[in-house]
Amino acid sequence: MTSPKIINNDISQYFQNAVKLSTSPQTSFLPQTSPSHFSGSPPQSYFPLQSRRSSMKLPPPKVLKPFATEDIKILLLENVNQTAVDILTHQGYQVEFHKTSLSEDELIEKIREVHAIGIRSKTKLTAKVLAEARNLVVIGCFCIGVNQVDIEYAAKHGIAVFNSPFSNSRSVAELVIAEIIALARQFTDRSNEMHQGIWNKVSAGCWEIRGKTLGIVGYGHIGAQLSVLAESMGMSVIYYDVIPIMALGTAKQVATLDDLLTEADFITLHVPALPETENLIGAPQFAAMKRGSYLINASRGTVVDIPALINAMRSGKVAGAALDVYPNEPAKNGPTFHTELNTWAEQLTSLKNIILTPHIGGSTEEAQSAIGVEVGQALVRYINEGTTIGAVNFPEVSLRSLTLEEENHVRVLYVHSNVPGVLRTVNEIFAEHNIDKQYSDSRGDIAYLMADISQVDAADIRDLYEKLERTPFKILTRLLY
Ligand SMILES: NC(=O)C1=CN([C@@H]2O[C@H](COP(=O)(O)OP(=O)(O)OC[C@H]3O[C@@H](n4cnc5c(N)ncnc54)[C@H](O)[C@@H]3O)[C@@H](O)[C@H]2O)C=CC1
Ligand SMILES: O=C(O)C(=O)COP(=O)(O)O
Repeated sequence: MTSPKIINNDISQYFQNAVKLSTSPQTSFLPQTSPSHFSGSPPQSYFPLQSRRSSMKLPPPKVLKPFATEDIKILLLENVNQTAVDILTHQGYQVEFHKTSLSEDELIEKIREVHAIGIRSKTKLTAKVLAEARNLVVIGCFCIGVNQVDIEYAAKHGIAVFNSPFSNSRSVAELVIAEIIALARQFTDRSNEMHQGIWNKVSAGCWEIRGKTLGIVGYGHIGAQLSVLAESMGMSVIYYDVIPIMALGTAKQVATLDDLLTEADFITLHVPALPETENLIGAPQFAAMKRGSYLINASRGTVVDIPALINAMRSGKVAGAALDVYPNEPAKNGPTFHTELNTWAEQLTSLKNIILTPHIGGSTEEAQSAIGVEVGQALVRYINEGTTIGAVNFPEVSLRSLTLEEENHVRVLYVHSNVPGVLRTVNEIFAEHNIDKQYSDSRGDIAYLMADISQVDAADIRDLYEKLERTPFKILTRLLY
């Protein structure tokens, strides 16, 4: 075997060259091999931050560190949970943490250098922003919704996107249950009056929820949870979804949105932000609703036409509403809701029996810490091992873990266009070495291949990388060694 000293020198030289030589923004990231790894230092020396995290309550994440993780730069925005910060810093990554989202200009400035970014629902990772991300290989959405990210653009540029598909579902469902009762009893208005010293004991227009019909639009993770909770409180549940979904309890799926609107006393929205769900509830839908019904929106702000809601509430058609999400949400806490973008904010806040919350559906300690762990670990697995299980825009591919002992061993992570001839070409490149294991899958136009190759001399790594980079179908090549 080549002496460790020579390998060190070769590798660091190679890494610098690889960065300079790359032409496409997404090819420049090739993890730098840790000199300490090749010089045979004990694994503990790869965790410079570990001792500072001695008070961490979580069990330490699995050791996944085949290269110099301290070279990895991660930008975390929107106050993602401390569990995620702990998991990522524990790996030795350089973590920059911000409590708020950033303006587009600031985001573009910061995203240029980082390998990974963690966001929540506010930060818009558009094609324009992603085009500036020279080194980005992965995006972590520390939330359910991924509508804020151009996931197609990301996939086409070799950037994997992960989210947390259900860690905050229960929190949203519980908030909605609270809102159903609050609206039926008008108790936020009564409470506000008491805060102003006004005693206003009324029963007119106040109802029990037992025996009322809840109409759920979108019977996915949240809608289905809510269905069970609402039935346990004596409500009848109907739901509308674009796909047939098995009913829980005695809930019934209805054929059309109109069927739901005409039958339900309470209507609650749990659909994703899609072109088809934009203004799903507007003037015609309010017209179809029962007089005195209630509307709850904790999905996305684009789903409800707010001026139409204001009209429906003023006319008495809608007796109450709860909104957690808005078409334009402020980037930070403070007196930021009344802006020129939210022209209707003044009218909305002056209505009676309307509950307005600042996008807190998923904001519980339980949900945030679970999301931090889930997405934090997904980022680590992807950065350190290339595993895409749970990715929302990549085929899901995984291989058994790497071990630190496997020298002369390279893990190839190769994102490519899904076209004929790729495997033949790539395996010809691998043929000079030994293919220990290999797995490949595709999703639409994108395909992803993971391969563990052994009997690769350090001097051959650059050659392997460049041959893969020169293939015409390559989107992104990463080598872990
Ligand atoms: N307020 C908050 O803090 C939170 C908001 N959300 C939002 O809630 C949404 C729903 O979350 P999940 O239940 O986890 O999603 P999900 O993906 O499990 O379920 C969504 C359901 O909506 C259905 N759907 C899609 N288009 C539809 C249409 N046009 N009409 C009727 N149904 C349609 C789908 O078939 C699916 O069954 C998320 O996409 C996110 O935007 C999620 C978590 C927290
Ligand atoms: O999970 C989601 O999709 C949410 O809407 C919650 O977003 P947040 O993490 O509170 O910005």
